[in-house]
Amino acid sequence: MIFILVGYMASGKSTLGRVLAEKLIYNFLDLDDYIESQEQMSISEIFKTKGEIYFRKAETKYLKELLEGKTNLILSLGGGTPCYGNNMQLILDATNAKSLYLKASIPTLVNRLKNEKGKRPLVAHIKTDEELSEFIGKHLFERSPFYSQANIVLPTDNKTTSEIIDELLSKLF
Ligand SMILES: Nc1ncnc2c1ncn2[C@@H]1O[C@H](COP(=O)(O)OP(=O)(O)OP(=O)(O)O)[C@@H](O)[C@H]1O
Ligand SMILES: O=C(O)C1=C[C@@H](O)[C@@H](O)[C@H](O)C1
Ligand SMILES: [Mg+2]
Repeated sequence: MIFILVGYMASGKSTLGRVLAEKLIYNFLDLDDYIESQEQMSISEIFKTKGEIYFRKAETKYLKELLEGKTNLILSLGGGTPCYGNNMQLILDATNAKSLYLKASIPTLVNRLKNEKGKRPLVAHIKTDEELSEFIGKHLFERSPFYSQANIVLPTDNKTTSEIIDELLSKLF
């Protein structure tokens, strides 16, 4: 089985993915980390030197690579991965895979992202909490229709990682 974690930037995909993999004794892969290692460049550098279109093409290419022939895997995606090209369909069609949407509210995302903007080029330029909140609101309006197609939707506000994992496991098994 492959569990594929989707959700907005800072929704907890990488954090939860690592802990879930430990708990299930599965392998863990993070698509952002995989892109950085394959491209030998940080995501921010890729955006800066090659541009977002290059990044999105690379993202689709590496997503396909990671979905092929793998099992016992937790795969955390980038925040935009399901929302470009045919990626959400690839995720839904992947053999022996279940997708999980970690759904977080705008205030929760603002609180997390305001401290971690540096490594996320799409929000790095945003100055105030109000602007960040407006940006996330508009972005979620565009992106939610993709995230919401996931097999399981899990609201995560005010829950610890271990609470989310317990809830997830009760839904899965
Ligand atoms: N359940 C939680 N409660 C509180 N903080 C959390 C929770 N899950 C994650 N965080 C924190 O939120 C921040 C973002 O988490 P993480 O990097 O896992 O998000 P992500 O979904 O992988 O983001 P991206 O799409 O940008 O890769 C981290 O500082 C992490 O420690
Ligand atoms: O939401 C997005 O579009 C992104 C999220 C990150 O995980 C990275 O994949 C990159 O910064 C783009
Ligand atoms: Mg991540």
